[in-house]
Amino acid sequence: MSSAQGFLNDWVESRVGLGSNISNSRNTSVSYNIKGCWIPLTDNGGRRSLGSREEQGSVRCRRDEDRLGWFPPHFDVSDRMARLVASDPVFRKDNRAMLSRKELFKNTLRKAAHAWKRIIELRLSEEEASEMRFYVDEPAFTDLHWGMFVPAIKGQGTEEQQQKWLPLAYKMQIIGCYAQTELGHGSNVQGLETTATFDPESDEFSFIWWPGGLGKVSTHAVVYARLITEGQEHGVHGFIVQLRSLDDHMPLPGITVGDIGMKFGTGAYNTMDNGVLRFDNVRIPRNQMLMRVMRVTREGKCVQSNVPRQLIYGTMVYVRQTIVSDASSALSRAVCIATRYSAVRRQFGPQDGGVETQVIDYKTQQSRLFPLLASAYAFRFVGEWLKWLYLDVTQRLQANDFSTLPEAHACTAGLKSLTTSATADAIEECRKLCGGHGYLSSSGLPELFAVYVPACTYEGDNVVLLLQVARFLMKTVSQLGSGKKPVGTTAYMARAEDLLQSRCSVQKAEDWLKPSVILEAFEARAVRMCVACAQSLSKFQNPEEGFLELSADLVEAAIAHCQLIVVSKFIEKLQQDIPGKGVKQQLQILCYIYALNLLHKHLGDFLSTGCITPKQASLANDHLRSLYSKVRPNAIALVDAFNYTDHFLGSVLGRYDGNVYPKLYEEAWKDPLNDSVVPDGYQEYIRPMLKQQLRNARL
Ligand SMILES: CCCCCCCCCCCCCCCCCCCCCCCC(=O)SCCNC(=O)CCNC(=O)[C@H](O)C(C)(C)COP(=O)(O)OP(=O)(O)OC[C@H]1O[C@@H](n2cnc3c(N)ncnc32)[C@H](O)[C@@H]1OP(=O)(O)O
Ligand SMILES: Cc1cc2nc3c(=O)[nH]c(=O)nc-3n(C[C@H](O)[C@H](O)[C@H](O)COP(=O)(O)OP(=O)(O)OC[C@H]3O[C@@H](n4cnc5c(N)ncnc54)[C@H](O)[C@@H]3O)c2cc1C
Repeated sequence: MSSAQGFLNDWVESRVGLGSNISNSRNTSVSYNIKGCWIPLTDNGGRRSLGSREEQGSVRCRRDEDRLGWFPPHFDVSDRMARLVASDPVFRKDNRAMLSRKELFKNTLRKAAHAWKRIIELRLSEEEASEMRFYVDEPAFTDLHWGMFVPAIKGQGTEEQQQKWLPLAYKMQIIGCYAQTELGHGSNVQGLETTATFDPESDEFSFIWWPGGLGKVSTHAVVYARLITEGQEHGVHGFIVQLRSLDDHMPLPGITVGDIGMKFGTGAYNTMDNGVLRFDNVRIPRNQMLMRVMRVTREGKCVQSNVPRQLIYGTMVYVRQTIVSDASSALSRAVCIATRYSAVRRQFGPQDGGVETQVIDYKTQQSRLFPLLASAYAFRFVGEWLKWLYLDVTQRLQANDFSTLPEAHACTAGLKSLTTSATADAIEECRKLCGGHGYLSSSGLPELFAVYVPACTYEGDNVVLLLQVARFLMKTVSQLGSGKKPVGTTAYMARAEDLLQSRCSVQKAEDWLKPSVILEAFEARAVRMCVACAQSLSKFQNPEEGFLELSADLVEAAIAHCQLIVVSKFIEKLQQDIPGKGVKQQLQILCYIYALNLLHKHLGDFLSTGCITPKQASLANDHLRSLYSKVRPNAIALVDAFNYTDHFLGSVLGRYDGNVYPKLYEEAWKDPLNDSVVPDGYQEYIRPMLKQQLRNARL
């Protein structure tokens, strides 16, 4: 599909091929993809004379390719959608924290319906629609419909099933969710208690089930349940189940469905109707089991296809991959706010009464902020690479090559875990970097945190996912002597013998500026931690018992491996041609900051495995400090390059024009408490108390 073609028609008309469960596949680009441009600016204490980004119209994105040198293909679409959303009154940012749950939810329905209307009217491409969703910035049922329901049918349905269901889903004539988690089981998918029992008499299934899904909107769900036919169990499979009437939206007979109630934070993820669902003898036709992996015949016989059963988990691999890119977006947003505000905010400074120091000039502020800025870029690059990996694995799957599936699973699981944990921590750090004002709702950071933090849990608890990576790594180590060559992200393990012996060559601080030196240190650390775990595991008679006992160390080894992937993809990126004056140099600095800060934070690993000496660690730290000074002059430009509108940022502290204080003051007066000068409750509670004090004083 070309982006010029209509989104709706194209999706409907496109051939529904097996295994093509990446709706964004054609947008995949391994090219550099910063949403924005290189704008060397000096920040003189904050306020710029440019006005807000929305006010600037075409000035805002200053497309001066000769000066800026380089625009990724994605930029145009992203910028256009950002402005479309920012200028549409229906998409205005409500003060979500102030809305009741019902208002909040209805607003989301209104925005989602309007987005869909605009998508059709403007004949937006898939890429454009996806960007629009991003800038609308409100978790909604549509995320699950497009992000999980549709991919589940594409990945796990037969060609016939796809032809039946996908046109309905693409036109949103049915709305679906992904109903897998139960009250008692989430991580343990094989332990799901929902059963789907085949009844050959009537050619139907029956269910008993308790999900996390969509409580108020979905008409359909892909429900995961253990298949039972002829009294035998055949593992967990997906089933398309209609939940509500397409006429009046009432639940169908045997179905009890509702919302699970308020979640963390005010506003935040409460725009989403996570739901509870109970089936009481609900019957669905046999052909509504997604049968690409296994087919159930009319007689109730199970016929396994040549596709590995892990494909049932395929939707999760797809979504985990998208979550990595989303991590970069959430992190860059928080960093943009904290960086701009740090340039505006002044505290302490010269004793001679001169102007106070911008807090961004404090080394402590830089040492907390700039590694987060570097991480935002690092996650963007690793996210792009992961998209490529996913595209590659789906193409292979179509050709019945399943060889790279385990690596794709390990990479998506591990990087989802690493990037979401780091991003959640980083958003909170950005709040602290903004001092007291960071705690105000109007800073945008509290809600960003509340919306973001469940990413550490959904789509696989982060620790559970790292344990999956650890299993993969232990398998790889155990095969080292067998002649099976590790490939892809574990290729470095083929050099395990060398890496176990290697000595870091750094003698002076600048030696840490060699990518090969950094890579080798990270590879050596990962190999040594993995091999140490494998050796400890081998002492256990029962490997599963050993795995449980050593799980904390295994998680550390998995983290080391995932950090190596991010560092190596950043370095690879820099080996490509990157046009634009000074861009590559700045990215190089960020790459070193990312790597050396990790080294500093995980010094225990590097020292205890003997990968580096304490002297080399100290040189790395010296060098890291000097790199902060090199980022400082371009820090504002580096966050402006994300090209976020003030509408999207939703933060008084992160305003493009730096006009923070007057706007904070203005914002305060919008609070409902300030509607009246004397508060409600004065007569009832405050006045009697004051009078009592007065009486006591007179006594
Ligand atoms: C308002 C605007 C409107 C605009 C409208 C339109 C816009 C349209 C634009 C498009 C937008 C798109 C949006 C996308 C956004 C998406 C947002 C999504 C939000 C997410 C919400 C959250 C959803 C959920 O949480 S769903 C539930 C997720 N659940 C989990 O993740 C459960 C976690 N548990 C597991 O994954 C497994 O159970 C596991 C792996 C932990 C253990 O499984 P099991 O017990 O079977 O494992 P093992 O025995 O350990 O493994 C067996 C074997 O299988 C291998 N394996 C495991 N998993 C996988 C896998 N996924 N893939 C491949 N292989 C796997 C494992 O390695 C083992 O292999 P061996 O070789 O045998 O060792
Ligand atoms: C906002 C949100 C949206 C969601 N949306 C959906 C949805 O659309 N569809 C859907 O089906 N589900 C959804 N979920 C559910 C989500 O996928 C699960 O909550 C998630 O997979 C974690 O599973 P759990 O709740 O069973 O956690 P648990 O597995 O119970 O985890 C609890 C603790 O136990 C630890 N733990 C668990 N197993 C192990 C182990 N083997 N070894 C070591 N430690 C372990 C974990 O690390 C964690 O600390 C959503 C959840 C949230 C929060």
